[in-house]
Amino acid sequence: MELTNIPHLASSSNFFFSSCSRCSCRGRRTEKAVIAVSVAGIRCGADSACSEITEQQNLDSLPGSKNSRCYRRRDFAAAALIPFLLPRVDMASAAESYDASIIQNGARNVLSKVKAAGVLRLVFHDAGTFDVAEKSGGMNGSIIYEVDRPENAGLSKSLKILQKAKEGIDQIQKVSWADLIAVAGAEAVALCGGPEIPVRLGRLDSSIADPVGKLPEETLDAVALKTSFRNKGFSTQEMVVLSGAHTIGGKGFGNPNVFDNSYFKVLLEKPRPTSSGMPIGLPTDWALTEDDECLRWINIYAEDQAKFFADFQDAYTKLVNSGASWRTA
Ligand code: HEM
Ligand SMILES: O=C1O[C@H]([C@@H](O)CO)C(O)=C1O
Repeated sequence: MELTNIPHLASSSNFFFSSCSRCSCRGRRTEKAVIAVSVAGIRCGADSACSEITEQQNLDSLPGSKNSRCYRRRDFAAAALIPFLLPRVDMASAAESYDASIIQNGARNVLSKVKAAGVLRLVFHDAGTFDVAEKSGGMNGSIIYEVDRPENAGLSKSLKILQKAKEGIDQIQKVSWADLIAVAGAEAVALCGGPEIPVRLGRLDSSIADPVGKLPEETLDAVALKTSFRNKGFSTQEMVVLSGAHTIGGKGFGNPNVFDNSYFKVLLEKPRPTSSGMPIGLPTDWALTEDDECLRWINIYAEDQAKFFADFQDAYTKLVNSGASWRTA
């Protein structure tokens, strides 16, 4: 199931929800309030003998009111969120999109442009441990066990930000760390003006840390960087476009809160630019410019932001699906 762009779910002042899959109760918005309904596919309280709501009963006894046993409190809370659903939900299955929107809303509620860079870096530090040959690591939420590692310095802040979102989401629907981090990273990119990236959901969390030493050191040259990313299943082009994530945050590539192709434009500046006497970026950023194949892609993305966005979306999707184990039920 993917988040895709489709017309907003709440298209009018009256929200008609499909009937509950068990007791065919229906509910609708009135001037007084949103009456809690269970979105199609989410079963009513299995423990409650749903009372069939018949036509002649007045509004007070419709689903969600105190004397209706048809809907659980959590549906009421969740249904109250429905009018604020973001437009990017998959209508294919209301029950599933209901989950997706809750995760998206939860992530958005804790994010800001200033927090975006740390959250996007968190994505790479969770997913970037993937090793194709060893079939180990990847987008599995194991970062929560690895945040004290030296290469993850500074990321506990971003994890705490998402912990707040997770507490709220888990009240309604359990979300894995892997899914939440993948969605939050996409929201961070969109919030800073980058592409809106649909994120598949259903990743399972690892219960242990990933092997150490899987993230590329900032001292690597282009050849070593290519090897590091090839071991994760990424091409040189994908490595270059993903490195464009450094366009946001404190590395000095243009506006730290704007996701654009300034990273590539700065890499083409001669001589290497500095800001307040300090060189901009990391050795690995500049190592890319020493390699002809990488330089070709840097030129393409410096020229064409739309292509940068499209290729970043594809590579980000590959990154957050790397090594993931998926929920089957
Ligand atoms: C190519 C290999 C890479 C290396 C060696 C590398 C290394 C680093 C280092 C050392 C920092 C500074 C961390 C700090 O502020 O203490 C950083 C920041 C960052 N990295 Fe990377 N990175 C790489 C690729 C990536 C990728 C693939 C992504 C995301 C898809 C990413 C996202 C970020 C972001 C958003 C920041 C800014 C964080 C902030 O300012 O809070 N990096 N990176
Ligand atoms: O922020 C990072 O630090 C490590 C490495 O550069 C230092 O250990 C890495 O790969 C990052 O993305």
